[in-house]
Amino acid sequence: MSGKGINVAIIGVGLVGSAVIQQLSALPALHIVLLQNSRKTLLSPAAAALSSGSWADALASSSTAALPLPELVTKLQELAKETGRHTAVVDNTSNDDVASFYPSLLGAGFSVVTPNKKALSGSLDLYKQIQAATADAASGPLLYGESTVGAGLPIIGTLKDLIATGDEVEKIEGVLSGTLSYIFNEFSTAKGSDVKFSTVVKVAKENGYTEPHPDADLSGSDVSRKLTILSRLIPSLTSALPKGFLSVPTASLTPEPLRDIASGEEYVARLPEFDAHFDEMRAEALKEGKVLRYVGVIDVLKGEVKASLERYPVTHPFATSLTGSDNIISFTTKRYERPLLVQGAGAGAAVTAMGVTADLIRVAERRG
Ligand SMILES: NC(=O)C1=CN([C@@H]2O[C@H](COP(=O)(O)OP(=O)(O)OC[C@H]3O[C@@H](n4cnc5c(N)ncnc54)[C@H](OP(=O)(O)O)[C@@H]3O)[C@@H](O)[C@H]2O)C=CC1
Ligand SMILES: N[C@@H](CC=O)C(=O)O
Ligand code: NA
Repeated sequence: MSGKGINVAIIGVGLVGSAVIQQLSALPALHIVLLQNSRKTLLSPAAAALSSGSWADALASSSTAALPLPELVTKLQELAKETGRHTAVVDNTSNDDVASFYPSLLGAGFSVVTPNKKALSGSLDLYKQIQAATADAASGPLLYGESTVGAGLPIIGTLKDLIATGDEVEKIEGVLSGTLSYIFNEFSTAKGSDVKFSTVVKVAKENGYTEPHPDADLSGSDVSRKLTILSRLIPSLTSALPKGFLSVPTASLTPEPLRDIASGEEYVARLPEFDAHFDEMRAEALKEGKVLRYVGVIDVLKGEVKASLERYPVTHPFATSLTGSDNIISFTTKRYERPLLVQGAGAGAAVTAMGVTADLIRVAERRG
């Protein structure tokens, strides 16, 4: 990286945000100028606080309440003027209001880097506003969201490169949820397993693998959002998903009576009532020499996109090669008749932050 670097404003300092701060503290060209969570804002945090981790106490004791987003824009514009540097805003929340504000951030000239799937998988109107605001690729604001799919794994970059170089994508298929990967890698194994579905989900929640409310994972909506984000990058599919992720046929694993439960804790507590149903599905698959895996498919040739629970032979890579929260994504294209495979951890703070930090480096290389 050369030049004067860029200013970085970080909204959301939870699991992923904290790891982003840690990674950025070793990259002096990326100047963190603001930290904000849902309660507080910390302006111009000291470099020592960023590298030692004491920024968290400084933020908690900051006398500045979280800035409303329009005020945040004004503040960042002042800082950009003072420093003469381009600004990138990082959205490490899963908040809809922050996501809906991207057109305003981009409109103010700031680039946006995000692991938050909400904007890119939401309404087509919001998506079009974002596209319009980033149309000037030569000198305008940039938007990168590599970590919205497969955390730091190179999924979006790979898909964009395939398309930009004239390849024709025929099918994308894979295990796209780190949480559901973990759950089925534990629950449905080639050798057979006795563990209860509810127990695996409980352990996954306790270990922080699930979203705070496990329904966000088990409903399949996380996967359909990722499928929407990828589909929107494929020219022949751009008109196929007018309503965003809600238009993707998605199999929910949440039992009907649990669909409206607001508390993640109550959801997990009641899940054992439905263990017999999951036991039966596992046994039926094993009788056929198969395991259960929750997959997403984008079949470009058929124009079909769906998220579903499928059975795979115990010898299939989805059955044999995944452990933990691994994602695996296969791209079948005109050039890659034998699919191009990307595999590795698809969730977790460090690997998600890596995707965010790498995106920020790209912004700094192009606008710093
Ligand atoms: N964890 C993972 O493995 C992966 C996560 N992601 C995505 O990364 C994003 C962050 O995930 P994660 O770090 O796990 O989530 P956390 O729940 O750990 O952190 C969320 C952060 O966002 C803040 N926040 C929420 N609403 C607002 C708001 N309106 N304004 C400012 N700050 C707000 C929270 O602040 P407060 O504490 O005050 O509420 C918190 O600091 C999500 O979109 C997630 O889907 C993507 C890939 C993998
Ligand atoms: N809950 C998500 C986290 C990343 O997007 C997942 O399981 O993949
Ligand atoms: Na990725």
